[in-house]
Amino acid sequence: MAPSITQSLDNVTDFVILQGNGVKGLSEMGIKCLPKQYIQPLEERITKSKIVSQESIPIIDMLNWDDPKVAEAICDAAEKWGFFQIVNHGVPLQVLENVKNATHQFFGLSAEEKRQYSKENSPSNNVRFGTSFSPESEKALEWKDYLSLFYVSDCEASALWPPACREEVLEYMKRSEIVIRKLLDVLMKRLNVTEIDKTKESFLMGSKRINLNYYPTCPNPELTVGVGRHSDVSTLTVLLQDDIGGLYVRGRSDDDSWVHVPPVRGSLVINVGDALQIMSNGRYKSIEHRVVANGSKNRISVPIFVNPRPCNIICPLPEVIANEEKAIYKEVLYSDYVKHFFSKGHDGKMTIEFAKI
Ligand SMILES: COc1cc(/C=C/C(=O)SCCNC(=O)CCNC(=O)[C@H](O)C(C)(C)COP(=O)(O)OP(=O)(O)OC[C@H]2O[C@@H](n3cnc4c(N)ncnc43)[C@H](O)[C@@H]2OP(=O)(O)O)ccc1O
Ligand SMILES: O=C(O)CCC(=O)C(=O)O
Ligand SMILES: [Fe+2]
Repeated sequence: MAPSITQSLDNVTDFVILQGNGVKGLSEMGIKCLPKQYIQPLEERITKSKIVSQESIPIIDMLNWDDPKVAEAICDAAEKWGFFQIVNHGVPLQVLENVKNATHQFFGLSAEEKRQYSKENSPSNNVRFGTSFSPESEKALEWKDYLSLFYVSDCEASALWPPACREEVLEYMKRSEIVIRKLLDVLMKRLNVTEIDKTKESFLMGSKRINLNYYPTCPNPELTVGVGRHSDVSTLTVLLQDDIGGLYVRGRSDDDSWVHVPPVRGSLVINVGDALQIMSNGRYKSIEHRVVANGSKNRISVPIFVNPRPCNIICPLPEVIANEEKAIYKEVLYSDYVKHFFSKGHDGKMTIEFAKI
């Protein structure tokens, strides 16, 4: 059966997407050869020579989060790296374990059960099971399945989110709220925003999307990617990863270098997204990152994307451009920005060009 499935894009799309098998289904068939649709151009593959092991993103202990040194470390990391890990952040380890187990539980469902949540069958646009990133517009597919949940209310989540994971996901979202607010408070202070009022709250954290990502074992991991080079379109992303590893962040030198984000038990990876880069007029950086495919292990990750509301018009904050600083980004409707992101394949830092003056 394998050769006929992997011969044409239509067949792969049918098996992977429409039938709900995902790349997990391909992986579990035991295929020995990567289907051609997943072969990435050479320049999009990560090779050992591009990986720098001398550098690493900061790990910040948030136990004494009101200590000015912690605030300084967070703002410095957001300016220099756009990426850091936090430990002692207050989200209980058990909540993190539960959401990882729930992710395995969801992807362990039968294809028939999962396809109820595909774009074609889902009862809502806010719940979507899919594969790759944007299969209709990508030149090569990515070796990843996902469940994407846009949070509207507990009531909607209870009615529409998959029972296999909804309680654990909701609990994780609730328990991470305090640390998200602390991070935004600290980051805003350096921008001379002393108070996050209701308007600012909407711009910074007015909507949330959580994705459950599943990267199954891949027959030829060196030929493809788990996720291609991209920056997130969020304000901040809070990412939980398991202990497999494979996330890389663009290095700080000008060449094509990449730095691994090693799994640290109990930690959360924080990264700045495009919306915060725009609102801070480029002071905080949304940095490109990518995920490799793995030849022997299944990997999961769970990002919470903290975003403006879709109806917000985002632009550099008045406090940032108060002192004659020139705005480098124009006003954009956030939902237009996100639609633009989803309308193309991953292309590194190109999305933000949409908002440049
Ligand atoms: C999937 O792999 C990924 C994902 C990411 C994500 C990184 C982020 O930073 S996500 C945070 C994005 N921000 C928000 O979701 C908040 C604002 N949301 C919105 O403005 C809207 O919900 C919307 C996303 C614009 C959708 O609005 P709606 O009016 O419902 O429009 P649609 O017609 O449903 O969608 C338009 C178009 O977008 C694509 N799409 C929608 N939702 C998703 C999704 N969850 N995942 C992937 N793609 C999605 C879809 O192609 C739609 O086009 P159609 O052809 O289906 O009509 C980072 C890295 C990854 O690998
Ligand atoms: O899986 C990961 O470690 C990162 C995934 C990611 O970058 C994303 O979903 O936006
Ligand atoms: Fe990302």
